[in-house]
Amino acid sequence: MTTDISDEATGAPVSAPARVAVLGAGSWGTTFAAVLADAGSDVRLWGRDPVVVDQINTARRNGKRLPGITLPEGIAATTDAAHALDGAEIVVAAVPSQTARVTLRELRPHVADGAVAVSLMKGVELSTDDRMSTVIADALGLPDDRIAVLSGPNLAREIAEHQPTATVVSSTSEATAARVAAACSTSYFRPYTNSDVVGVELCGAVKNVIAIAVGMAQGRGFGFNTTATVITRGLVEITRLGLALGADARTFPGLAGMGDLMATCASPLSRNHTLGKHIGQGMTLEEAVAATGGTAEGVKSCRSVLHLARTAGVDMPITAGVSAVLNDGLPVAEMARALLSRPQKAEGIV
Ligand SMILES: NC(=O)c1ccc[n+]([C@@H]2O[C@H](COP(=O)([O-])OP(=O)(O)OC[C@H]3O[C@@H](n4cnc5c(N)ncnc54)[C@H](O)[C@@H]3O)[C@@H](O)[C@H]2O)c1
Ligand SMILES: O=P(O)(O)OC[C@H](O)CO
Repeated sequence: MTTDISDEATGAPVSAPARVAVLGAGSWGTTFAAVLADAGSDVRLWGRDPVVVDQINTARRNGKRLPGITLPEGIAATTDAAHALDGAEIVVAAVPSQTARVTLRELRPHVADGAVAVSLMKGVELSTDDRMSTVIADALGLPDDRIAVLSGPNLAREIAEHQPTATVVSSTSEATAARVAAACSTSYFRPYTNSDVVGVELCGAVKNVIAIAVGMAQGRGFGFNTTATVITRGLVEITRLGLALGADARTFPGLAGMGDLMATCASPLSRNHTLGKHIGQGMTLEEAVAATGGTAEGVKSCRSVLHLARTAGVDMPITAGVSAVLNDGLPVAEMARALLSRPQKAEGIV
């Protein structure tokens, strides 16, 4: 089955693929599989948990990650990765960032020739400081022009409920971005394309760290002024790092930048925000991780992002504060004190 959509940029027709494999049956993998199915694709969803896979196939539900949501018929879930990948023209990776390299390397022999890979993941690898598109390129042996990343204000549950939102599909190849965008375009999910892969990925990874900081502030009982301050200065940190690493300045006020930052910092559906709030209320990291459930990427990515920043000579005080609280036991009150007692400076943008 194909869907013909005219690409605005090139005028060329873009065909939604007949077959897509989604790797990872968590909140976002399952939800994005539903978006793809609603867009007309034939979707195979690979999950490790046979109970989850069986429930998706027999009851059209993923009660573990998306309770109360009915999934479309067009998703076939499987625990057999080779079956999921057989003939897939688009391979979507939706596993936790820190596990992506090992998982994808194992699956590489099953990826079809000519397939395009899409990252839904919002993290930076700890051991290498690599962004997920680099991890995919290494693990699957794909050239950059066959890799796309998708990122934006995309809280899975809202999308699973068909609440309208938009996103960015970014690739160095305009054709690849357009192809992926066509495959996931629905009446409630609107993809835009761009070519700033570095900027889009950094925005997605760092906003999780900033959302933890906002959660910490709210957990301490602070209100909207503090929230707005952390979001705004957080965007400055993201911009500073991105520009130092070659990103396009236009990405930061866009959907993958400010858009996602606002959604993640504002919503109790965000695992990063929720985890930060638990920490601000006095839980240990272990307790907060257990109480949050699901993957809060910022917990690990705060360290790799900070390492990237230090290597590039970029100042990221909020990220450093989050890392010090989570990894070095700095009390949240001390983090706030340290941020507020930094030397005075002109605002500027970076
Ligand atoms: N949930 C959202 O709203 C959302 C939105 C946008 C982006 N993301 C990003 O998508 C990625 C996945 O997040 P999620 O929300 O689906 O997480 P999740 O915690 O809900 O699910 C993760 C899935 O990965 C599987 N998994 C865990 N370890 C694995 C391993 N070693 N090998 C293979 N599979 C493994 C788990 O079984 C689970 O099915 C993250 O990078 C996240 O930042 C999430
Ligand atoms: O639940 P979080 O904190 O991983 O955030 C989900 C998405 O990234 C929001 O766009």
